[in-house]
Amino acid sequence: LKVSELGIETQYPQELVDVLSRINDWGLDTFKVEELSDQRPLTAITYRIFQERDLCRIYSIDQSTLLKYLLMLEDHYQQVPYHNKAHGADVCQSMHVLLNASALDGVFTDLEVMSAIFASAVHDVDHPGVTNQFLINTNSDLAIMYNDESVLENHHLAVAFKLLQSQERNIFANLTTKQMKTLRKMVIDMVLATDMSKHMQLLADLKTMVESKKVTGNNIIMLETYDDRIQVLQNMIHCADLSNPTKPLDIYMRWIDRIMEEFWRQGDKERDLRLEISPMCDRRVASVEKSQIGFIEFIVHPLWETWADLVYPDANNILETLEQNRDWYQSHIEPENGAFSS
Ligand SMILES: COc1ccc(/C=N/OCC(=O)N2C[C@@H](C)O[C@@H](C)C2)cc1OC1CCCC1
Ligand SMILES: [Zn+2]
Repeated sequence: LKVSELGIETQYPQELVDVLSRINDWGLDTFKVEELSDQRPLTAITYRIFQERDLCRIYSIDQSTLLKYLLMLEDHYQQVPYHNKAHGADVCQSMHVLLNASALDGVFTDLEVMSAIFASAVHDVDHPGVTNQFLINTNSDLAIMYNDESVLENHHLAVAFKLLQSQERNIFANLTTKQMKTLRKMVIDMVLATDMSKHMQLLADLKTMVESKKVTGNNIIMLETYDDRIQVLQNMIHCADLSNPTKPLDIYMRWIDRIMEEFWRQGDKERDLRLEISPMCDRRVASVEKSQIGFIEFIVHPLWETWADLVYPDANNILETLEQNRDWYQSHIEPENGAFSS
């Protein structure tokens, strides 16, 4: 990559080129990209992935149109502690790496790949830093708009597609009507799958698929129907969304700091509103390490263990890091709050 191909202005062009050289690696430091891109991690990373996959040539996407869309998309991520543009960038880059699993070699079309990258980049745009349940409990405009069903996820999609409507930002202007219809359906299906309330159903379906997995001669997964194909992409974006505990420990810890601050600010709002404070949202009775152990045991490890089965052995290192991080937290449980630990 040359400095002139970064797409964004920065005082540290060469350092940014160096960090972005790890675009295909699981341990890319999104926080470093955030610092070196002058707070443009989503544009820098997504633009780099479009280049890496040659998507502008394949779909006749004008590069300045792509940059205009990405900068506008990035500006529509809110300045909340966790669900901000750095998280969007991180999920996009994680998705990019998961798509490269050799068990999926040649499985997805260019359109499906572009849909997955786009869905990841937009999947939390305009997130207000509170949960669906909070929006419902406070009778928010968003909950009214979406009748309490996947409120945030519907909103992220509406904002993402609205931003495409101006001619100077429509990156899909040169897709055929049929291609646009297919892309829009897949992006909707993927972003709606990031609603945590769909987790158990998604995982159950993935387990069923793994049990009946059909592979070709060289261990490549066969996906014949749209339902099978979208199910794998939905689990992939869900894995990318819940990938923090699978990253190098120092990076994982920084994501924990951000999600806890976001949950605690929600708890502060609930306290002020005299609402019951949501689980893990009360900064006065926090047990950060215990919450993460529970999150890994009950949600993240079951998901990643099943994903690792599906793409065996391509995700073994990721699963290994997850288990090392879990063991580290197990052995570093903080003492109970108060003078004496039991
Ligand atoms: C690094 O840690 C995390 C990274 C990401 C997330 C994802 N949150 O987004 C969905 C959401 O908003 N949730 C999650 C769900 C468990 O509960 C829902 C009521 C709300 C949660 C993390 O840790 C949580 C869980 C344990 C301690 C804080
Ligand atoms: Zn997310």
